[in-house]
Amino acid sequence: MVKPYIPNTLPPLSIGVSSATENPTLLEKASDLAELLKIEIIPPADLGKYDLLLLYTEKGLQIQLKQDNKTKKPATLCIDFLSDALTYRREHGGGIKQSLARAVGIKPGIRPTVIDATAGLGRDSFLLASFGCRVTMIERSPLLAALLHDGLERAIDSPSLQADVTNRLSLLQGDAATIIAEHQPSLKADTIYLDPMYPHGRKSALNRLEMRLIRIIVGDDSDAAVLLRTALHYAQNRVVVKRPKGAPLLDKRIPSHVIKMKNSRYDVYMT
Ligand SMILES: C[S@@+](CC[C@H](N)C(=O)[O-])C[C@H]1O[C@@H](n2cnc3c(N)ncnc32)[C@H](O)[C@@H]1O
Repeated sequence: MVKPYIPNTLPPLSIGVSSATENPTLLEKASDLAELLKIEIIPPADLGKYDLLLLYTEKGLQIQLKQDNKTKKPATLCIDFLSDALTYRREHGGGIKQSLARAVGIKPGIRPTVIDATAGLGRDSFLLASFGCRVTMIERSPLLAALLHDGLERAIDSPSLQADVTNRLSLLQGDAATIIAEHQPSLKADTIYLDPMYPHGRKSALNRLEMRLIRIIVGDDSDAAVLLRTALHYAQNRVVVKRPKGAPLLDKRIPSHVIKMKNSRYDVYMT
């Protein structure tokens, strides 16, 4: 379920929504999304006039940027939980021994409930759900929340994925600190997971087209320390913060332990 649009979180670009085909179902979805986000629904002839498009295609909802600053070419973002990369990570990434699973507290026979307070493209949430965790995804960008909603719908319809994985995922749109605080005591989780954007754009991350696009859409997440403090207050067992290698701590509090990876680390705060 996607919560109503929050007006101040759309990027300052001309944004429209349309369908890339005459398929009536996709046209209806485009019109519903335009109404939800309070943005224009665009006739196909006018697509070129917009900086950023939300386009319903036969392959799902895509965000299209007219021109990526680095490549000077159009750029596209969509969510595919059944992509080869995610399937590989799910099936061959080390299972519950991989760093993400250990960081959130997965152990043989133990599957913590998780709030992913910075859902983004939902990859971490999806992996955790495929390990058996119940995950509430929260994403404040209405554009990314729309992509997540669409990606989930397609995953639910897919015969190649066990239904219990998608059944364990739910989605809320809005600011996670506000949603978590306002939904007490019903929205509880053993683990609150944070993977905010890193403000001082690391070169390696910005080199990735996907990260440049996300940054254009969501900005810098410069309020991440506030989210950490809220998470520490409400998590039943721990808060996990993903940080780039060498990045300073998100706030003054020292993590209980740290799980290091090649280019990043998980700061784990037991509560
Ligand atoms: C780096 S991305 C997360 C990527 C994600 N872990 C994945 O696996 O795809 C960070 C996301 O967190 C979202 N975000 C940051 N602060 C938030 C907050 N307070 N509430 C909800 N979403 C937030 C941003 O909009 C952005 O989409």
